[in-house]
Amino acid sequence: MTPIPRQDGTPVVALRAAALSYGDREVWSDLELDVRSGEFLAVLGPNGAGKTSFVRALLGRQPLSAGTLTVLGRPARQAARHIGYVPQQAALSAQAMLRARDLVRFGIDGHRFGPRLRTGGIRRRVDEILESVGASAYADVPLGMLSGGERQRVRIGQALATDPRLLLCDEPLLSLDLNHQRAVTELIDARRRSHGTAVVFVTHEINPVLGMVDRVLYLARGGHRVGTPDEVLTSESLSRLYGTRVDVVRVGGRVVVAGAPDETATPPHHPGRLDETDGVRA
Ligand SMILES: Nc1ncnc2c1ncn2[C@@H]1O[C@H](COP(=O)(O)OP(=O)(O)OP(=O)(O)O)[C@@H](O)[C@H]1O
Repeated sequence: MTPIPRQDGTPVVALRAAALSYGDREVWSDLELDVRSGEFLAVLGPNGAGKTSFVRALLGRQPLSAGTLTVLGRPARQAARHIGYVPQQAALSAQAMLRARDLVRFGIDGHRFGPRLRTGGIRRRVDEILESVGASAYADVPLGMLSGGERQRVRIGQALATDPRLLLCDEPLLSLDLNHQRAVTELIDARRRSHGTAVVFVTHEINPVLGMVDRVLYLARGGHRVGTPDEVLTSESLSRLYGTRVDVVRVGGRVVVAGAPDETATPPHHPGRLDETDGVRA
């Protein structure tokens, strides 16, 4: 596959009049959006607004019902090798016995079209990646014995293993304490600054990433807004989006949203979601 130059002017992600439906249920529509190299886009919105569906579309796993979506100028499926993905809480059971270095290695040679490296080369590359995410100290420890934050570093290492142009993160901070949230977000931010990686970051909690976010895509049933945090996260903008009065206030540099059907500045309880830290040291 032809390498893609970092700064060739092609948006990393381009959506035009894009819509996504499941049967008769339209989740979002009329989405016009370019995400550029090095840009940090936060995707916000209440439960069921279509954030994960947006990520699935970018991964080429969910077709649009209307419009177009390209990643690096080609259909998303054909760009898979250039996308790193940090999924929502993955079930740990199947991976508990794997070592951190095994997971990162899968990130390198799990791609059918990836460059073939000899064993020594792979080992060196795995070591480099673990070092870059600050996980060298537990390279040989089974994932089941790591804390939630340590595991998340390893998962980010796995996602970065192929030096992706686009890093998709689906709620990577869930169940992490504040220190680990900070460490994980700083890691992602450093990467996009050093390598020009575009970041699409789905989150219920904007505050840990507020200082890094260039633009917000705010999805809500019935519409969406795209803009800088200052443009989108205002009482007027969210009240219009939700069709009901919503108050947005800044308190000590934090955004607090009150009155939205599901406030995004406060992480909600996800009763049906598998939490990988259940029963495991977090
Ligand atoms: N495979 C599917 N088939 C049918 N409906 C689906 C499917 N996946 C998601 N949905 C529905 O589409 C809507 C958007 O779901 P999605 O998971 O994208 O929302 P979300 O914003 O990520 O929600 P949450 O914050 O709760 O994770 C929901 O109403 C959901 O029930």
